[in-house]
Amino acid sequence: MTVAAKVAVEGATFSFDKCYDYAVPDRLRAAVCPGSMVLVPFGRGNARARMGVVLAVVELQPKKPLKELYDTAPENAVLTRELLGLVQYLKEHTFCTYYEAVRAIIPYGAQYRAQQGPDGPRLQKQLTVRTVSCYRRSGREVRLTAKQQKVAALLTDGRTLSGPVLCEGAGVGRGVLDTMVKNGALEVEKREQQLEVYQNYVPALPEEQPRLSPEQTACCARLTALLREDAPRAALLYGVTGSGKTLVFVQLIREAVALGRTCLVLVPEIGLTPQMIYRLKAVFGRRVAVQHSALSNSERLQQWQQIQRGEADIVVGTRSAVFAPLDRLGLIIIDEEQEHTYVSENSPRYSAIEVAKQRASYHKGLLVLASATPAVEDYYAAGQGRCQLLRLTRRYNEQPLPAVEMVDMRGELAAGNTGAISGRLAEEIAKNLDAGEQTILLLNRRGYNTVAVCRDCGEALKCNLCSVPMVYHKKEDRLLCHYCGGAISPAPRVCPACGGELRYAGTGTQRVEEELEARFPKARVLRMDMDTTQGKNSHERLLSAFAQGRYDILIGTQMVAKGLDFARVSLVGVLGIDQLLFAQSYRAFERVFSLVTQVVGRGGRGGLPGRALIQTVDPQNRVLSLAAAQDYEAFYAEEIAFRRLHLYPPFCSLCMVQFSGAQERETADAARAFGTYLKEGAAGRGDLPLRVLGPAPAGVAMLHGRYRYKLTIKCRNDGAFRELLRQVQRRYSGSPYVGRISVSIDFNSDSD
Ligand SMILES: Nc1ncnc2c1ncn2[C@@H]1O[C@H](COP(=O)(O)OP(=O)(O)OP(=O)(O)O)[C@@H](O)[C@H]1O
Ligand SMILES: [Zn+2]
Repeated sequence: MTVAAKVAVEGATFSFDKCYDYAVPDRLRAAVCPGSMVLVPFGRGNARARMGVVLAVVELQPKKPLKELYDTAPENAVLTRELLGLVQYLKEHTFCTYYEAVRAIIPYGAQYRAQQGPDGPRLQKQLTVRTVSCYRRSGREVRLTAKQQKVAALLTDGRTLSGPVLCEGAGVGRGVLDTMVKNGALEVEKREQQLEVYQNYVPALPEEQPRLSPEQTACCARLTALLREDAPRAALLYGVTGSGKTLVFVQLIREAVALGRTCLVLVPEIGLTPQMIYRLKAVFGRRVAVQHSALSNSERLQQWQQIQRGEADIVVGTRSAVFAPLDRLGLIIIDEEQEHTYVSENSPRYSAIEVAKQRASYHKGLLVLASATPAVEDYYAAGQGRCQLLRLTRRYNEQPLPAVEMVDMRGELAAGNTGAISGRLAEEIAKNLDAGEQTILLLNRRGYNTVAVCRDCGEALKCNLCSVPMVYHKKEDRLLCHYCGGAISPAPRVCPACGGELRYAGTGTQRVEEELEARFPKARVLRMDMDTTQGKNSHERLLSAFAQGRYDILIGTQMVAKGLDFARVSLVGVLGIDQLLFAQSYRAFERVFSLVTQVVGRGGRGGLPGRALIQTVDPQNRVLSLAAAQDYEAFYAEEIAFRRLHLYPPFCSLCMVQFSGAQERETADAARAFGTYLKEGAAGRGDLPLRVLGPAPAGVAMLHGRYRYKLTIKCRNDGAFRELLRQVQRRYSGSPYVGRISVSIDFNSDSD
């Protein structure tokens, strides 16, 4: 008998993604277990060493001798049984390869790569935690020079500081420290560099515990009861904007921690992490760790290891944090649960909410979804009794929700206003400036002009790799493709197709910023969009500057619309919302409703009453009117009726199969063939109800120079359907299209 490891190897394609057997050599016997990261010989003549993950260790009688594992990573890179289970889950539900799943679960920094050692290929850590020299006074009396005295002055009260901090603080070079170590004035030791993230925080809440409102108290009591049940539980916390959901979270986390359980809190985007971290750190201090993609690799690794070692029992982060290696996970909170950012757009195309459900069920924990505008599917599930529904119907201080007014933009042009800001909105902004109150403006389009159209041929200038109009960015004087990043600089004056004159039109955030500065020269305007938040910690910097009152007006894209809590914002303006109503998605209305309700809810959260203006050319529009009334229940009732009638989730699952290739004809043919395989596979099977729509060109018909087609399948996403899909994929991999037309499967896509 041979001890063998069943290994899923990196770089496999979906159809060849299976387990390979390897013999475990004696020297690795003790270290290799299910979940181990290993290095294996792969391919003919073992041409390359590849990474893999051990799915099982077995004893078997091989027909021919097995290849041997080269190496295994140390224990702290082993996937726990639970996380290994998630690898299987992701493979089964999102149609990724094993290794893609592994990569999603273990952050880059914790992974290993192959390196040639003296006895063959070995595993090498990709990133090591850096150490840094730290100094403190020795207590010995030594005569010090003037420079040395400056150093010593920084190290009073037994303090220890790192070399770089000391040198900068005292204005001296490294040599001074070295001399002081030699002459015995200082002691030095190597320490793991503490990458303290979010250390410069100011407690946002008063020290004493806030008194919860009766509604909040009732909510906490019910959730705490669920938490204590020691069984998988799910709840939907539907609380109007500014109702104090965060305070309920804090209380619930206290309870969970007291029960010896760990907690995970997810927010939908990086911009919302600082606020959540500060609020939680104010209460729980260093027990809070962070996981999101804006951390550097070493920061991310360090935080990850802290969680793994059990030094942090509360984790805050964005989507990928759902895989944080927490043990005894008792509580998972997903804030703004309606946001589509919880769905990954690359393989594995998972939904963090679905993964959270798996984890809650594994750990017998409580999953809390929270929002002022819950996803229609989740509100429906609550109505069906599949999760508990809790409500916060009022703001905690009985402050009313903001008063909303529609501004009819059809009149503006006639009145001679060609700008993006209506006369009414300008009036209110002026009032706010006089009163020293703050304003938030939402426009969900970055750039200056959003299109360049030829006056002669009428064509909009498009990216030559993607079928989307290019956006004018004024500061750099260039046209930019927001899909592939391609640029034309300087921005052309004439149409590349016919030589006609180009007219730049459409309004993005940069243009509104300029308009505000021209109209209100004294106002301090802050713009927040993807272009101003590229730098490290930029969200945090800009938001805290706004919170401290260093700006009067915040203009931004959807990133300013939700979750933020500023006491001095009393006016909200919504610009350019009409276009979003026509987006190609069955969720378009839901999106607009949520976006508008959320941004309106940023106003009037402190003591000041809030008001909001929505600019539209269609003031009677149903969705906008309901959003203006902030009437979620009414919106939900209409939306769920629509979904039922036209068969959309939650009444079916939508599976989108995307095809992309260099030739348009061939791409469409591949999609058609796939559709045929599907229909043939399902024919005559009552257990496989499905409707195949398409093939049709994708919403963005060309991306990065590749044509895109899609099949939309209305189905029941169960084991039988997924098995059918796998069969179809196997059949496809024997077709002439394989390798030329790539296929991806997405159960969370929201276009149709
Ligand atoms: N019981 C309370 N005592 C004191 N302040 C409270 C209380 N409840 C809520 N607040 C304050 O009200 C504001 C809004 O609370 P919070 O940010 O938690 O709302 P939310 O429900 O998350 O809203 P949104 O969904 O709009 O983000 C915060 O500044 C919070 O500190
Ligand atoms: Zn492009």
